Amino acid sequence: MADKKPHMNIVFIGHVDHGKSTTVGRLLYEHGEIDQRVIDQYRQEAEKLGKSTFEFAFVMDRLKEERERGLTIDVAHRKFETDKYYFTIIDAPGHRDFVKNMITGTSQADAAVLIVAAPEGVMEQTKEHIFLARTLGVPQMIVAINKMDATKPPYDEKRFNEVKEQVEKLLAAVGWKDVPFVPISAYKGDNIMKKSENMPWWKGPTLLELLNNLKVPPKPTDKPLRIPVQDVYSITGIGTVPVGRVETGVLKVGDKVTFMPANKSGEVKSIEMHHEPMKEAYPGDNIGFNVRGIGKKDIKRGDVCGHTSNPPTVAKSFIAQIVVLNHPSVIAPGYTPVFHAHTAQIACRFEELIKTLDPRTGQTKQDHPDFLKTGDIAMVKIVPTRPMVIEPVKEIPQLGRFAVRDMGQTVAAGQCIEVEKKTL
Ligand SMILES: Nc1nc2c(ncn2[C@@H]2O[C@H](COP(=O)(O)OP(=O)(O)OP(=O)(O)O)[C@@H](O)[C@H]2O)c(=O)[nH]1
Repeated sequence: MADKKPHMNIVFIGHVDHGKSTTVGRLLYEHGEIDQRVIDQYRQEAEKLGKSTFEFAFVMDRLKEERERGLTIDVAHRKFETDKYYFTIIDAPGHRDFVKNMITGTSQADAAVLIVAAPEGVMEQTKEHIFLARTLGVPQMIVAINKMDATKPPYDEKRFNEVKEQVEKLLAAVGWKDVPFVPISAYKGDNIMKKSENMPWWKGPTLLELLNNLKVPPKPTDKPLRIPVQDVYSITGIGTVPVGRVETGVLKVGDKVTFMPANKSGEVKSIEMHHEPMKEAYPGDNIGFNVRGIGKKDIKRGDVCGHTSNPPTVAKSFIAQIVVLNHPSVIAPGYTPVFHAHTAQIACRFEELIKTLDPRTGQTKQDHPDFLKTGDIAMVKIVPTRPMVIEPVKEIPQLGRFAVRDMGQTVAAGQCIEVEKKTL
């Protein structure tokens, strides 16, 4: 880790079968990131089958077969490294519940790569995912128009421009600006790592160049301090040590801090990261910090630490914008699933369905609908059944997003627009 390249979390989105897995597979394969044992095994199989040349396509087909048979895939790491960044891929093949992971902070995406197949063009999930990326606060996007080898005629510039125009309209409608495009064939490897000879008309960058052009997300040091508590330890000779990741702001030794909703305050005596003491901690740092004046039993996972002068907001209720991703029936007032926000998991009641929105325009579609169903975007009033910290996404985006889980899946995702504060 001598040269510390910045880290980027990227997520691949797009309509089913438009080629997310193939694009990810191609990137990992060309960066030498598919486990050598897997490649060796496949090479042997290819030879047995009398295939003289061993190709990427063979790897992908085998991975797909394994996935369909429900086997664990040994695309060992979902990571690759360019000369500029370390990339981690969220939602690599077989990894479905990225929405929850993105929201709860285990893997907030720094950028999304939207895959749209050129022959098919924009489809239902293309629209949905563009909106979702916006709602989840993904800050940057790249659009790869895939399967260029399969347009009629192949590698057709005209078809690329048609699909690009369709996608640009959707992006503009939800407020995405300056999103770069690239025509690719994940299957054949065109414009992924090197410029395609099949598309001499394309003068723009390759997918790899676009990935390298992404901007390092600025650290939110100017926001109020917020550290969601992951765990609390009691260490002999030291005292109470909460552990968590600094989401926003700066923590310094000597600071007076308050944990909410516990409403307990103390003073920071020491901070540690990777067993090294430090004087200050910044956004992204995973730290343990000793707080004098607080016992282990006083606070727990799901509490949030902030400065006593500007403590985390505890909600009596909040107004949220949500998108219903996957609900088997309908959501009606009174529905009380579990909300996952930062490290908290709290049952919350849908108190009021204020209105549904048109995803294209953001205009009201229906006031006070009787219920919400999969695909709906809505403004709702939510009441937590226990005290819960949540912040308006405009003020502290990192603490304003949530996933709604029920029956083992993410049924909705959203962001907090406005909080009615609870007085403690
Ligand atoms: N001709 C052509 N076919 C492609 C290309 N990329 C992917 N495909 C094919 O399209 C199909 C779907 O590709 P996947 O990568 O599994 O698509 P996906 O978007 O990950 O699909 P899900 O994971 O099911 O959502 C497969 O049969 C691929 O071989 C491409 O560049 N050209």
